[in-house]
Order: sequence, then C-alpha cells, then structure tokens
Amino acid sequence: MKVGLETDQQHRRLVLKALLWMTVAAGSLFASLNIGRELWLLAAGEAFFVLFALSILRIVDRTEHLKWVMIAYLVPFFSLMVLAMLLPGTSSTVFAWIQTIPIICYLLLGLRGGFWMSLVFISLGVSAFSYHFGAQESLLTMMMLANVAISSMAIMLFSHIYERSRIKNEARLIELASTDNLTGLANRMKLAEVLERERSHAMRDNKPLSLIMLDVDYFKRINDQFGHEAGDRALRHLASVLSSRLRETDLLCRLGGEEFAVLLPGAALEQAADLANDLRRHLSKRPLELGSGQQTMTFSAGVATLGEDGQSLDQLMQTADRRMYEAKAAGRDQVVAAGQQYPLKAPDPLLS
Ligand SMILES: Nc1nc2c(ncn2[C@@H]2O[C@H](COP(=O)(O)OP(=O)(O)OP(=O)(O)O)[C@@H](O)[C@H]2O)c(=O)[nH]1
Repeated sequence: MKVGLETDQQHRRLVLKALLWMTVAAGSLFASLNIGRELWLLAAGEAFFVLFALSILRIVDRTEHLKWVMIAYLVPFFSLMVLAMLLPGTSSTVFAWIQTIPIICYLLLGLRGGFWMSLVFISLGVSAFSYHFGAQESLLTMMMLANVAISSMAIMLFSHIYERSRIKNEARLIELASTDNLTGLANRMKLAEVLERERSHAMRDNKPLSLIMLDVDYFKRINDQFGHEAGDRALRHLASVLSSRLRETDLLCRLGGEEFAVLLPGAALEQAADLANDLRRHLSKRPLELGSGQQTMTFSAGVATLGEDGQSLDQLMQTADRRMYEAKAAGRDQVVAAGQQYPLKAPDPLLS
C-alpha cells in the first residue's frame, strides 16, 4: 500500500536522476566533441563524469544517504564546470552553465544547502570567467562580466524564493491531506503513515504497539433528534474529550462518520484495553451540552495488538473492527479485546 504523499526525498531523488541522465547524454556528446578538438584534459574529465553518473544511477534508488550522495556528485560536477572555464580554447558561451548552478542546488539541496552551494560555485564561476575573459579591459568585457554575475545572482534569488514558498505550500498541503476537517484530528492517511513508522520502531526495539477502534453508540439518534449540526458538535466534543485523556505520543484519528481509532505505541493489549475502558468512562462523565439539556455519549470499542493480531495496518484494523462489532452486539458501551469484555463482571461504580 502506498502511504502518504510524495516526500521531499522522493522528489529530490527524481531530480537527481534527471540530472544524472542529462550528464550521461551531455557528457558523452561533449567528450567526443572535445576529443575532436584535441582538448584531452576536458574530454577525460567529461568521460569520467559519464562513468561517475552511471555508477550513482545504480545506487540512487536505494541509498539512505541521499544528501551526501548529492553533495559528493555536485562538488566535482560544479568544479569541472569552473575548470572548463579556465582552460584555454573554452568559449565564453560555457558560462551559460553557471546559471544552472542555483537551480540545480535549490532543487536538490533545499534552502540552506542550496544557498551555500550556489553562493560558493557562482562566485568561483564568475571569478573563473573574469580571470579568463576579463584580461582585455574593454567596456564590452566589463559589461559581459556584469551581466553574467547579475543574471546568475537573479536566478539564485528566484530559486530561493521559489524553494521557500514550495516548502511552505508542501507543508500546508501535507497538513490538510492528513487532517480531518471537522474535528481537526488526524485522518486515515495519517494513521497509515504513523503506523508504518511506529511498526518498524516497535519491531526494532521489541516494544508493543496496539490499536483501538471505536464507534459512537446510537449516533444516528443525536442527528435525528437534534439535527446534523448537533451531530457535528458531538463529534468535535468526543474528539476534544478523548484527546484530553491521551498522551502526546498516542495518535487519535477520525476514520470517517462516527468511527475513530487510537494508535498506542508502547502499549500491550491489556494496557490498551484498560485505556479504552478509561476513555469510555471519561466520555460518559462529560455529557455534550445541547441547548435543551445534556446528552451522554458512549462508544463501543475493539482492541488489537501488533504481532498476536497481525502485522499490517489492514490486519490490525480488521481485528479491532471485528471486536468493536462484538462490543456493539454485546450491548454497546463496552470494550472487547481478544475475547475479553470490558467492563468485566464487576459493575462500574462510576457509572451506576
Ligand atoms: N452530524 C454528522 N453525522 C454523521 C457524520 N458522518 C456520519 N454521520 C451520521 O452518523 C450516523 C451513523 O448511524 P449508524 O451507522 O446507524 O450508527 P449508530 O446510530 O451510531 O448506531 P450504532 O453504531 O449501531 O450504535 C448516520 O446517521 C450518518 O448520517 C458527520 O460527519 N456529521
């Protein structure tokens, strides 16, 4: 199952792959042209880069150190560009490549890395250009140099502004896509994403992880008696009451309608069932205020735990869901975990 939106890393991996294929194509072309022009050093550098790009293409999809791979590629890549400008026989048009530096840096390294690497290599590029072509002190050369420096800085500025607003918009988009807009809780997509992460932590550290699925009892009656708006308020009320009883590391989410889930990292089945039961009592002691009076809310819940009840989100949800329906069938306002019913036989003094 594909979880979540495409991340920054995936996006940068794609850009890097495009750059590597461009290097292979352009490097092969320029290497053969420069062999024809007998520029042996430059041709050798370009041929080396074709092989270097091909070797990075082999690892780019599986490396966990993408940022370092990018730096290891970009530093010699840009250095070769600068070197190309110093070689005798190089035409002034090679400077066009310097203007790609900020775009490549910001797309691959983000704001901070992009800024520093652009600054260093644009400065080196402009210096190399001025060293090579600025020997004749004509006004035309000065104008060329000024144009080259200013246009590169302008591209750097635009790339910076673009990357900053892209990062902001992406963060906002991810927040919207992972939030339930009625209650402000996490939604199913967020649950899937966090569960994947917590599942690997739990398996690595040999720690438990449990899931509660809960469904409000007789919710339709609230809608029918007090209207849809009151139903919406009831869902927000439940979200706020349950959130106030949970820890920051627990994840409460609304799956849809009047169905919710709580992911509990570090909790074994029994602890999760106790907590679900506690949430049930907590909610029943905080009735919803309606214009005409108060309405007590209850829910039925099923609990499942990683390992015993399955390894994937789907398996855990299916088991917890089945147990939740057992709780409904057994009379509602209760919790079921592995065939165990809560409240246990002794009556709950707080509810009587
Ligand atoms: N106000 C409001 N109602 C919703 C929303 N989503 C689903 N519902 C309503 O929730 C009700 C769910 O009804 P049922 O599935 O019969 O469940 P129930 O009445 O809680 O009964 P049990 O689950 O069997 O205890 C339906 O009337 C839906 O229209 C929502 O976002 N806002």
